[in-house]
Amino acid sequence: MRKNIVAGNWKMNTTYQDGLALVSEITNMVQDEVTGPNEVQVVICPPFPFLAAIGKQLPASSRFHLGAQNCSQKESGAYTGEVSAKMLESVGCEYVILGHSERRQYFREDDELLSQKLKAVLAAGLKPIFCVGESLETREADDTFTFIGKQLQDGLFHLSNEEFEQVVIAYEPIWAIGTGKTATSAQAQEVHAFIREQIARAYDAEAASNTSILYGGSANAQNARELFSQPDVDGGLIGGASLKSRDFTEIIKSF
Ligand SMILES: O=C[C@H](O)COP(=O)(O)O
Repeated sequence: MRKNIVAGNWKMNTTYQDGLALVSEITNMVQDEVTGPNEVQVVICPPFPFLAAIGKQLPASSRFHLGAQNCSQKESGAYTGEVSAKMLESVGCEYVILGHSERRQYFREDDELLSQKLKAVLAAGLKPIFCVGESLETREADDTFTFIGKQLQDGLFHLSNEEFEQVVIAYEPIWAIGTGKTATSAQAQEVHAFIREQIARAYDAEAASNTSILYGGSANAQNARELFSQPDVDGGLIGGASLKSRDFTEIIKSF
């Protein structure tokens, strides 16, 4: 079912101690300030080594959830340095970010690998937050829709209807990530509507209307309200601003 979600992707930031302090500030502020029938789900995605401890610090409420930033496509075994979906599940993770542009770009994750990772995540009962998004070059060449359509088709739409029900999509224009250059709310809405249309074609109208589609790319306390007011924007995947408790809380309050 479609939910409003604000997910904080800490990327490779914070130490263990700083991470614990940050999550404690966030949970206190959110509990104090976000009252009433606010349906926003908050997903905290810290680095792997802090997952278990941060998971324990999340209040036992249905609002807070733990997420990982990546996971192996392999189930278990001799894969030095890898972390499996089952391991993530065993420390309390519910979500896993997959296909982030930084993974695609710096670690050469392609559609084939991402398809395997998706299967592994779903098999462990976790929910993927599957990222798509175009480069500046692609946008300037007017190829945004073709490019994103292909990312969805090749990377995601091989899933069965039942598998797809677990998926959250994040639209993250690469040119907006960490640049301070946010997509306008109209640009975000246009792509989100396109993604929803593609889901309806690949699955059906119900799947399209039930899928949460998050925006990511320099979202902050100032622009979140405008972005989240768009009919097809169901929340955000927040990088830089998720490392500041006040900013992250304000983003959560922007619904
Ligand atoms: O996963 C988060 C996105 O890459 C956005 O990062 P940012 O908010 O720092 O631009």
